[in-house]
Amino acid sequence: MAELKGKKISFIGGGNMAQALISGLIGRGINPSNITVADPSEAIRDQLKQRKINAVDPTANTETDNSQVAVKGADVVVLAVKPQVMRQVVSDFAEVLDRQLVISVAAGLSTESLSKMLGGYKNIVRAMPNTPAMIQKGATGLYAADYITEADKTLAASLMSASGLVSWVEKEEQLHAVTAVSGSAPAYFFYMLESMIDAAVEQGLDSKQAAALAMQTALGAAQMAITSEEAPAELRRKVTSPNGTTQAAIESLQQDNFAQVMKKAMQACYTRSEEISNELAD
Ligand SMILES: NC(=O)C1=CN([C@@H]2O[C@H](COP(=O)(O)OP(=O)(O)OC[C@H]3O[C@@H](n4cnc5c(N)ncnc54)[C@H](O)[C@@H]3O)[C@@H](O)[C@H]2O)C=CC1
Ligand SMILES: O=C(O)[C@@H]1CCC=N1
Repeated sequence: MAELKGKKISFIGGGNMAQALISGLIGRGINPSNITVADPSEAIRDQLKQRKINAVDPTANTETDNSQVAVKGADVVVLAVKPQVMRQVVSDFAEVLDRQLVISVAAGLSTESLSKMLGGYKNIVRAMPNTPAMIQKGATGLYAADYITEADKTLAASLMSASGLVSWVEKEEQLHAVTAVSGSAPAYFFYMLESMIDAAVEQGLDSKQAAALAMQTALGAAQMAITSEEAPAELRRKVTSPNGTTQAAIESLQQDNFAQVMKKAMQACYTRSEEISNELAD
């Protein structure tokens, strides 16, 4: 975190992902006064201001463009708008980019396409974080082209690691797989929780009780998998008594091709990430 001390960090877009990352940074002791966010939503700016973060309106009718000002004064600029609006949002940033490290969290948008949108500016690191960053339990994949300096790579890793685990990929296209296994993946687990809670209620539990039991079990299983020397398959085996209740459940999942269902979902995620990449390429 020493690399971030005193650094000015600007977020362009202050939505779900930006706020999760900001929570991680503040949780790790970054002073909110070093963070600026540009977002056209008044509700979002109000939320941020309550947390003592500078929040500016990029669409305000002022003589100077507020986003440009936020970029100009920053050491690190995190681009956290939807990939489809990126071109329009960053259209006048080239004029004020000179030394800043740009970190883009936009799904799919390649470094090459973003660099073109930024008038050829190259000091870009791509990140694929996820929303558990909000509670510093995030997982982020990072990619930097080989011309990015070690100092900037360290700065990017430091910023993202305020929110949890970071992992570099060597090839940019591997970020599609990162999106499938961690960027989008909190939603798979939330969906699984929703389904388990609904089923437990049908089986006679109160919904609050079902939710508490299912969530604690997800937490326990994840923490066990992280801390154990044993692989998930072995941990599963240890829950599964021969001809017992777990075996019945796992066999039902296998008959329904659970592994195939998961693989297909992750492939859909990967393919959509590739499509976004192609849609935004010149
Ligand atoms: N939500 C997630 O779990 C993850 C999202 N991402 C990426 O993060 C980016 C943002 O996604 P979310 O935060 O989910 O979306 P979001 O819709 O919550 O946030 C986007 C924000 O951009 C703002 N915005 C729109 N036009 C703007 C402008 N001209 N200047 C500044 N801000 C502007 C919107 O008001 C909104 O608050 C996307 O590129 C997405 O691919 C990456 C990993 C995970
Ligand atoms: O759904 C999306 O496109 C974004 C990127 C990864 C998670 N949310």
